[in-house]
Amino acid sequence: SLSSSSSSSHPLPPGPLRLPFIGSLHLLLLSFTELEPILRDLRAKYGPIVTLPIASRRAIFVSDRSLAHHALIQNGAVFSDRPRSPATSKILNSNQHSITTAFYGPTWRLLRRNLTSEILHPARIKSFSGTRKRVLRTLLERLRSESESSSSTSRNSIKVIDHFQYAMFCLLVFMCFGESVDEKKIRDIERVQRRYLVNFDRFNVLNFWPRVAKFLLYKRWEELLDLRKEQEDVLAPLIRAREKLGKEERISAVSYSDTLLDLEWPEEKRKLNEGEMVTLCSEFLNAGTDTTGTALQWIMANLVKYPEIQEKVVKEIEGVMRERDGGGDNKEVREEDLNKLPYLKAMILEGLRRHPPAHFVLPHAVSEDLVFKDYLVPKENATVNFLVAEMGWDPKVWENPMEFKPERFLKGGEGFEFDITGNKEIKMMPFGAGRRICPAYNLAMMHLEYFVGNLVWNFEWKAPDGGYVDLSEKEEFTVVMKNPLQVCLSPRF
Ligand code: HEM
Repeated sequence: SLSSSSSSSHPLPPGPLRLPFIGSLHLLLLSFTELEPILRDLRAKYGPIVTLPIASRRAIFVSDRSLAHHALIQNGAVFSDRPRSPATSKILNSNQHSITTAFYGPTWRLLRRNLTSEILHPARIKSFSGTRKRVLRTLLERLRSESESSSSTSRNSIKVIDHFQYAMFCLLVFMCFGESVDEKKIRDIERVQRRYLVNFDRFNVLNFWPRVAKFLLYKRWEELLDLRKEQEDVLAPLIRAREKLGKEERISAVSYSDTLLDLEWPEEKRKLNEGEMVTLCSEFLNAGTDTTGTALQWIMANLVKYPEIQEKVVKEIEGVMRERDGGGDNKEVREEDLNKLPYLKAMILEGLRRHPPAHFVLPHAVSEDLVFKDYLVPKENATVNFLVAEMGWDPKVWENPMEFKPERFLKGGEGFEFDITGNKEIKMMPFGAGRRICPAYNLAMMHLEYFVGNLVWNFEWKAPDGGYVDLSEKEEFTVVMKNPLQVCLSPRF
């Protein structure tokens, strides 16, 4: 069903020429999540692979697990490219010199291998365990003090998402620039990175009729260039500070930015320039903060909504604490304990299945025209997109898929011994699948297990009086809770 010969005689995957009520200009401005219900209808009408004309591009959407497996795993060499970036993005991604945006080729390979072999291999991940402990302590303290700062007699209900995001952000800042970055600097970095995400859609408008936009919307273009400059002003000094440290000091506690200082582009045979390093550090911070912070909020929301599940997590941790010889600090779930907590892990997987932070993987492209399931998938002006959330809710795999049930991932459940890479079969893909799979899925799982474990072990999590946990969704950079989680925390110690 896959060949690259005589592709021109095949049609594109089916789909409407136009959507009723929605012109293609409007469509380009719709975010993908707003498209989800439309795509669900189109699937019923046209099948699991459809094309939408979006401006001059054709966006192909794949909503079926086995088709995704066929594309991303069995034909991974062809389906792992990325589309050409629009003009505005090229300013922020150094002309596609970042892992997420690089074409499938030597640049991507170099950058991805650098991240996985220098920062994400198990020994290096372990070297950051002191950092995680420190960030956890700070988070617990902040939650505790905000909970206690109520003037009234009833326990104070607090909003937790900002605390979660900040904690995840600190973790990545320390991994990126070393432990010595102070709080004021972290707030500075956070402010520019946020400005970048918040304005993403506004800058996107500049990509229509770029010449016209440059003239009419020149203020906005200036704003984009100004944002880039601000980002360089904040991040570049941190990279230079690492460079000044000297090799020995850097080797004793390697950070992500250090690894960039030693890289060389394979084709041009030159080192990375400062702008390229800023782009890569920014990508590192962005890729891991909102995704993990959002997942953390969804998971904790389910633990508040279902106290019996929370109780089971606590009981499991209690068992491990009892078995620890010599006792030690019983207030902390240690990283070594995590592999003895299968229910905790199952609960996190269920959180990622039911509420994946990204409802779509990043847009893919094919590296050559090809025929896939009798349809033409073109290389030029086309993107290939995968509906992550739909796949995790497939009733053919998951019984009552909208129910939150961690037991699915335990013995006897339909997700038992689930393989996150999807190499043999894709049952869900919160991290994507194939060659472009999230390179940090192990780190992300570990962060979630460590933080969720400690958060429920240290506090009892409850909805405010008469509270109801509303699990409605809203799209930001990731798919977040429409009504951010509000909780009452009672310390368990
Ligand atoms: C719960 C947390 C996370 C989730 C759900 C998640 C999910 C994803 C998804 C869906 C993709 C797109 C895959 C594709 O396009 O096929 C991706 C790519 C990526 N993620 Fe993550 N991610 C998480 C955490 C992280 C962290 C902590 C980092 C870095 C420290 C990271 C770095 C990246 C990078 C660099 C890519 C681009 C890979 C490439 O294009 O080759 N992610 N992630």
